[in-house]
Amino acid sequence: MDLSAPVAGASPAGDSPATAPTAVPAQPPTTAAKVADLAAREQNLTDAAATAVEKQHKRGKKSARERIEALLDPGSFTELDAFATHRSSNFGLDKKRIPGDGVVTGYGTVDGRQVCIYSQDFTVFGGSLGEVHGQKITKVMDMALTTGVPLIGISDGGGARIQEGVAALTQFAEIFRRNVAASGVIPQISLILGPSAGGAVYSPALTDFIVMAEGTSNMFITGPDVIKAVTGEEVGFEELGGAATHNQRSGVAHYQAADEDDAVDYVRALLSYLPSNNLSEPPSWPVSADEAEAALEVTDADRELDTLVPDSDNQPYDMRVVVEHVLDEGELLEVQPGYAPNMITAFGHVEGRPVGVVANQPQQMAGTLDINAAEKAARFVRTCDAFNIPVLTFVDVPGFLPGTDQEWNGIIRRGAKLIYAYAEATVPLVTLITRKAYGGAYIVMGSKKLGADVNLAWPTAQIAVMGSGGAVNILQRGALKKVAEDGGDVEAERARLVAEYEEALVNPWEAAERGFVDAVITPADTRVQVVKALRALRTKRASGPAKKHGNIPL
Ligand SMILES: CC(=O)SCCNC(=O)CCNC(=O)[C@H](O)C(C)(C)COP(=O)(O)OP(=O)(O)OC[C@H]1O[C@@H](n2cnc3c(N)ncnc32)[C@H](O)[C@@H]1OP(=O)(O)O
Repeated sequence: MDLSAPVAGASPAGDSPATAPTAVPAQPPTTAAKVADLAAREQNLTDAAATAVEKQHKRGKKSARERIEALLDPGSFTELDAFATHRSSNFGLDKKRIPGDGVVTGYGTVDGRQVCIYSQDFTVFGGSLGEVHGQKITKVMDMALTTGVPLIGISDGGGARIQEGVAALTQFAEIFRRNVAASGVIPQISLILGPSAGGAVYSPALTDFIVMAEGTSNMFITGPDVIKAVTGEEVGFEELGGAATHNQRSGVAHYQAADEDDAVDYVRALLSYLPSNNLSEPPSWPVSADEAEAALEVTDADRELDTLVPDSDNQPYDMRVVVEHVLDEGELLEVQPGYAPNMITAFGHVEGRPVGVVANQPQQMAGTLDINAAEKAARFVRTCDAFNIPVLTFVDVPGFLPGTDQEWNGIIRRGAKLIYAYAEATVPLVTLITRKAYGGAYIVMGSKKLGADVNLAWPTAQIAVMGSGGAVNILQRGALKKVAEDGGDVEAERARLVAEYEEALVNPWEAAERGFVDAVITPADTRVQVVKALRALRTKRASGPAKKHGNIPL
């Protein structure tokens, strides 16, 4: 066997092998020679092929290893299967056996916490997934699942390796099966930093979070050429499946990073809110006795909330301000900020412990609930519930968005997901109604009887079946008609009836009398009440009836 090359037929391409392999002594006869042989083989692996890395840089991308280095703590990465290579001889592949087979896999730490990771190498067969490439990924997935640590997958590849046929395709099935087994057990985060085409998109789609970088990431089932051939439609890669498309239009992705560094920062931030697995608690920082005492005092900043809600019902305000007043340091990490902005979903901390925030945003579409907002919030609530993160819900919702577009696109089926998510959640749920909470939207947004543990309302809350205008039109149609027929002042009568309805029903008091809100609080008290509620709920235990699994409307 000729050992002058690290692997028979190895190609100099790729992030793994060296452009000029270091000479390896032939047939090492002694222990010393064998150790030297190993060193030489390792040298060949780590000497990244300068031209290949340069190629990635020219595309505005980092190499597979550079990405791992950027994400993990310095020096923490341990590589697995660095010598693995494919066994195929189709279409001359036997002449190109590249150590690593186009994916770097292994484990390391992020902020000192263990994670498993894989990173596709576009410079080797376009990062395409062959049999061995897939086996490397499933091995590291198995390790993540059995050790209970987050899995981070970095995609940069052309999907199934065409030359390897069904042997490549089945590896995707192996990966998907593991994505599903790991779902709700360990956090799974996908970083798309190049193409992710065809069936390859479905592994990221099965994970908890997808992060894409502007300009270099693409996700699509069928590419522009196939679309043009089949439908005649002309569309570019970026418009079809770029970061903006999937963060603002399709809702497939959760963060649109400006570049790779921004994407990596977001993933590290996400991990800081998530536990290693479903049986452990998310990371938190200790709060001293003095800080705990101070947390119960209303501050000047808290009092700013007393004047936030405008006197006019139709005037919007920024719900983010309320959220920021409740969270530690006013800091939140938004998830899907570019999609369905009428709903805010975010992570933050209260007393050093992670919480998930779901909030209507009156500044966008008056905070109405539509299909996209409902699905965005439902997914987020389920993510929090899977990973033991309490959910804080902030409600100012005039109702579901009316219209044939919504009805025909299935708002009944898709809005039901949010009900399902809240009703099955067993983590602490705290809900605050700041203003409107009308009809079905009131019920859906973490209402008491849907399962929320603590429900608070500001005195400005309006909890009713519908707003006063609509209610008077329906209830008093006959009375108003009669006034008109009698030649009376219809508008004056309407105003009187509206005032009567508002006095009777458009307030928090009906709900408070029946215990559907636990307390009506001054806005300034909000943070203190949330702190107290979350402290009280730390020991919450809840479980539903035994079942194989539920049947969430999909
Ligand atoms: C289950 C499934 O995954 S089905 C999906 C199957 N995959 C696909 O349909 C995608 C096929 N690939 C492509 O469309 C394009 O290569 C893209 C969009 C991914 C990237 O395009 P570009 O940036 O222009 O790169 P380019 O096409 O030159 O590919 C780079 C190299 O990777 C190779 N490559 C890309 N995709 C694959 C693949 N699926 N299998 C084998 N090799 C591939 C290319 O042949 C090329 O090799 P070369 O450098 O030796 O010429």
